[in-house]
Amino acid sequence: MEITTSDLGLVARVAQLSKSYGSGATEVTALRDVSIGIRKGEFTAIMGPSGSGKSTLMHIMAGLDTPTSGRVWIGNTDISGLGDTELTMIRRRRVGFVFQAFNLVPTLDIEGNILLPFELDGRRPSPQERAWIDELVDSLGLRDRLRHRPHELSGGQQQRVAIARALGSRPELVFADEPTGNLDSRTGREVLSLLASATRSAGQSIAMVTHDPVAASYADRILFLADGAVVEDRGRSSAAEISSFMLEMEQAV
Ligand SMILES: Nc1ncnc2c1ncn2[C@@H]1O[C@H](COP(=O)(O)OP(=O)(O)OP(=O)(O)O)[C@@H](O)[C@H]1O
Repeated sequence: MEITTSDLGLVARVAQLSKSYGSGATEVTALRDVSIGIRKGEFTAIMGPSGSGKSTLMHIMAGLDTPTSGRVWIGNTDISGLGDTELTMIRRRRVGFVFQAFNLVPTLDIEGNILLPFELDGRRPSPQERAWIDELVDSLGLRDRLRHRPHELSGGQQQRVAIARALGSRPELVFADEPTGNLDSRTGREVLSLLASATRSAGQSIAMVTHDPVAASYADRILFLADGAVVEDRGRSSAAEISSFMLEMEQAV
């Protein structure tokens, strides 16, 4: 009998994953033979120099890009062989996203954007989900912006809407690409605390790409990529420890 992803305490995993773009002289290898799992209820930071493969890894784990070789599971489902319709369904039900380009719908107001995952799933939030969304709206300072359109908000506010939308339906797994990149440091810290508490109180798993050692210090686990491979997998660390490891890595290149 095959051991499943959940038997391993994981919500997603990749095995012997490789990804190349282009071919011949222009071929770029973005990932080489990566095998990792995202643990249930953990806040994982993915770090590494520019071009090391962080976004590619996140996109493939989220089913937004396909691997050149290797296997990918979301929950116990091997998504490597799924068609578009099945993949969309799995993403919609189980995964949330916070991207740098916020992907908000310009014609919907902020509340409509936050509730979009429910709309797409053809249902309304339960009373418990409503209470959680209210908590998110308040802690992200969006209460007086619910009737506004995205273009009426600052970049940082739009980022917070994207975060509320990603966490609102409490998906098992949330992927975040530099979620604090556009925020001032106070709001950034609030968002990171919110992400960390979503893993503790709601048992959600979060995988966050970041360049910022302070942001990564909120994570339970930090994966470092270099040249398409995982070169370090460490537990909770201080911003100073993370910075000094990043420096060592740069000097080793
Ligand atoms: N669509 C694409 N076509 C060709 N090459 C690509 C494509 N996407 C990524 N790459 C290449 O794959 C490598 C890994 O890119 P990726 O975006 O995953 O890195 P990253 O670690 O997220 O970088 P950054 O920190 O700068 O965002 C890079 O060399 C990049 O140029």
